[in-house]
Amino acid sequence: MSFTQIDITKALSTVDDPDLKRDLISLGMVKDIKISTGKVSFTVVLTTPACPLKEKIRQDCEDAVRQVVGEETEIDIFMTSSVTSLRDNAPLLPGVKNIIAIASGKGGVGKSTVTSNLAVALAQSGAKVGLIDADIYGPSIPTMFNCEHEQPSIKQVNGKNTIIPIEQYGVKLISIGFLAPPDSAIVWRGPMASSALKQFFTDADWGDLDYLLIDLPPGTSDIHLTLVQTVPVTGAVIVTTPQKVAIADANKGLAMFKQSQINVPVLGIVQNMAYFTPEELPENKYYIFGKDGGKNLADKYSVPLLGEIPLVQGIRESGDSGLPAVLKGGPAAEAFQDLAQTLARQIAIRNAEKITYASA
Ligand SMILES: Nc1ncnc2c1ncn2[C@@H]1O[C@H](COP(=O)(O)OP(=O)(O)OP(=O)(O)O)[C@@H](O)[C@H]1O
Repeated sequence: MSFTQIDITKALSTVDDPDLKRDLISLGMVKDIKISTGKVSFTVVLTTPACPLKEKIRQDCEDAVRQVVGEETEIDIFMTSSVTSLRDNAPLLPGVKNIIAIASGKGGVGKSTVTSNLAVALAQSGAKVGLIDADIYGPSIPTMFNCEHEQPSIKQVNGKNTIIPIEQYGVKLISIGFLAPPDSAIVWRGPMASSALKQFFTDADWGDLDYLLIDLPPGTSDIHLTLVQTVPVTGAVIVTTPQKVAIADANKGLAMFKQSQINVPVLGIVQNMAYFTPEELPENKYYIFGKDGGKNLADKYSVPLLGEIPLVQGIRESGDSGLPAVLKGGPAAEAFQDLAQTLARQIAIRNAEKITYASA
């Protein structure tokens, strides 16, 4: 059977990425089509390392190409990934592909717990991840990463003092808590904290990152404004519990991101403490903070519900002991891993809506 590169390209242009709802060729996801005697090979570049559709996409490609090359030809498909970005050539942090703000309306809903586990889960999936703890009222990330007593180092880069983030569990991190002892954090005033946050963008060596997560203070504050005025933010994630008072505040937080002066796309909502589960009886679910509050909020604003995290004693213990729950395995870890996958997909979908791809 004879065929050319054009035939293979045509075949692959019938295969859609199920999330992005466009074909792999016009998305620029197929590279290096090679034909040799009895063999055809090509590379599929997925938009997230933890793509749950990897096997389906691989099989769809094989099926499409098989129709063109017949049964005798060997088909070699290399699956790889490259996280997409709308920040190419950005003046600040050009090596950072996506900047994600994690916010909540109310304090104590588990925003820092979700952020730290998300960061580690994304890193586990093979992504390059950074984390800025900008929560001046309760910078808890150093505790959750067991590096309370560490200090980021300062290095001279091109004659300029540059902050080198700490690295823990595969995540590069800087916390506003490193700059002030935990018990004095409350005296931080907006302008001081805002200039510290700016410095984390302008004077830190983040290198190349797929995702830089920002753990924001609860509610709305100067810090939120500083963030959106300093760097273009890819999107925001809102963490809430299902409880009525938390939802009311999450509503305000979400509305803030949608305001025209802020204008940050909301990637979705995370419902934390969605239900209580005793670790020894994981199939038992008790909806102690109410049910579906996060889902109803997501429906109201037509944004995705990215995931639901149960209230589990182990999650609290892991936060306090400095070893994020996602590293310990079990249902809680899986909930965070699923959440990370869904968020990464949502970012890829958002980016694909805006990126114009060159054909392969
Ligand atoms: N899913 C969960 N299961 C059990 N405990 C949790 C869960 N999520 C958070 N917690 C616990 O709830 C407390 C508050 O969580 P966390 O510090 O993450 O909230 P927060 O929203 O970041 O708070 P703030 O922004 O006000 O500092 C912590 O003790 C944490 O360990």
